[in-house]
Amino acid sequence: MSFVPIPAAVLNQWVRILGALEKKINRQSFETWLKPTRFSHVAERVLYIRVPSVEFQHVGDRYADLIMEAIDNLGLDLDRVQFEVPAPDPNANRVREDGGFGPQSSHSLNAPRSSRVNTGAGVGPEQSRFDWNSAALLNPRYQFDNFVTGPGNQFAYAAAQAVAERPAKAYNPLFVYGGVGLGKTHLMHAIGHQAKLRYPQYSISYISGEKFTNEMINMVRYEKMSTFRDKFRTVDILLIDDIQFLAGKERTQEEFFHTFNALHESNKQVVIASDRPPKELNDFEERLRSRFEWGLVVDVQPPDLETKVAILQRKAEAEQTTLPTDVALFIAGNVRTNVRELEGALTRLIAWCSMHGVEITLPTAQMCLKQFIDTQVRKITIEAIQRAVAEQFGMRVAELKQKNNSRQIVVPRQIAMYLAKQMTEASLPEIGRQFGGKHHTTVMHSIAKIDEQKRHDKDLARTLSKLQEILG
Ligand SMILES: Nc1ncnc2c1ncn2[C@@H]1O[C@H](COP(=O)(O)OP(=O)(O)OP(=O)(O)O)[C@@H](O)[C@H]1O
Repeated sequence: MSFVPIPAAVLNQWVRILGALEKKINRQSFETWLKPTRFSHVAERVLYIRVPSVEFQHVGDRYADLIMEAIDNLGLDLDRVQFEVPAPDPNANRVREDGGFGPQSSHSLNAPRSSRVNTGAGVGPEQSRFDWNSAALLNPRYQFDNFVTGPGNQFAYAAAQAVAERPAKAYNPLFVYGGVGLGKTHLMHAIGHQAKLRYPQYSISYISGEKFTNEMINMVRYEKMSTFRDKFRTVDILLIDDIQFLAGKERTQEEFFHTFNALHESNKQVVIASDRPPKELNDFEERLRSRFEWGLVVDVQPPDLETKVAILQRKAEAEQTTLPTDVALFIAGNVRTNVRELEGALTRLIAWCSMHGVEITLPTAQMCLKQFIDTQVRKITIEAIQRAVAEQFGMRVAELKQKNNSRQIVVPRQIAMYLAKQMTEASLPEIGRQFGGKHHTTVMHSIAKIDEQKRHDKDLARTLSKLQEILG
């Protein structure tokens, strides 16, 4: 058997990308999610990366922006990165490539954040070039029975359960909204799991607003709109997450409008999640906004202290760890609202204690989480940055978000975007969204521009440090 060695330069591409990512994300996430990945091969300017198990299916999605950024910064000759997930257990519940569950598809693909970073398995070049496969495995961790309820989410939970039990009969559509990391995605996946148990023959599709948009753009490009339409208009349950991403995207909204009508008219269930209520979905057509209110609109509020403690205890149990109540109270009292951050604090504590071979106690928690909690306290938001920049330049925050490209507006906006990237953990698409729906490439360009300019423009450098000081 002949052995063809992989050229070092090719192998190194992923090593170099990992090197860049390591500097941008926290150590624990890097060690957990990226370090176990392996270079597979390169074909037609697509870099194929192997991940060890299906739990890694979201890696491509989660780090898409950073990976793209690294590819661009390193000047690598690649169009895309494709993550290969090993074939899952054929009996496991999963969503089919065409939107349904079941054994028809040999492998399931994750919904990529962008058309350039994709997670999947066994995808031929023809398929991957179109990048149309949006179906995602529902996350097995997001179930109703591990969703902790409290006053802030009880109603949303009950509504989600009703929809899973009686799709298209209880509330249609179900519109769930709320702040970051409060469990909207968890509830959507739970609906998918529960409905599948009750109605095994149903085809269920989960997709993010961003992915819906990207797929549509690709399908238009490749003149495959009928495939796109068939795919979404023939499911029994459509779960669409982060609908706010469609703001200002007229063509996508038009398409979604028809998808919605087709499903609703044929008595199929639609569930929508958003970071704000329908009325506040600016840059949305009125006919869509009003349809979102046809069924039931429920919000998810931040958890109170007791719910936070219960969430922590439940997560600790799942990790087979004992969490003393005083430690749970300490974490719950210091991590403000976001459940994702609550989980992050606990994961960090468990990892730290197991690494140092010590018990979880209040003093260890205080020591180990000190930095984490300090960062929480100092957490800077994009809104705060926008306010500071607007004040500095004597303008209104709304002007930073307008589609006005005069120099008086463009420069402050670029500065605010630059600071948002430096001082928050927001992704490029998220920054774009908060600046009136700008495309992530516009954000990337703005950041690069300020980064470049500040090197030789002393006034700009001074303004930046002043703003950083005000905000920091
Ligand atoms: N009530 C809850 N009980 C248990 N876990 C929860 C609860 N709420 C949120 N979580 C967990 O917190 C994490 C973040 O939740 P999720 O991704 O569903 O939030 P989200 O509202 O969709 O956030 P985003 O707006 O950022 O998309 C998940 O791991 C989820 O399992």
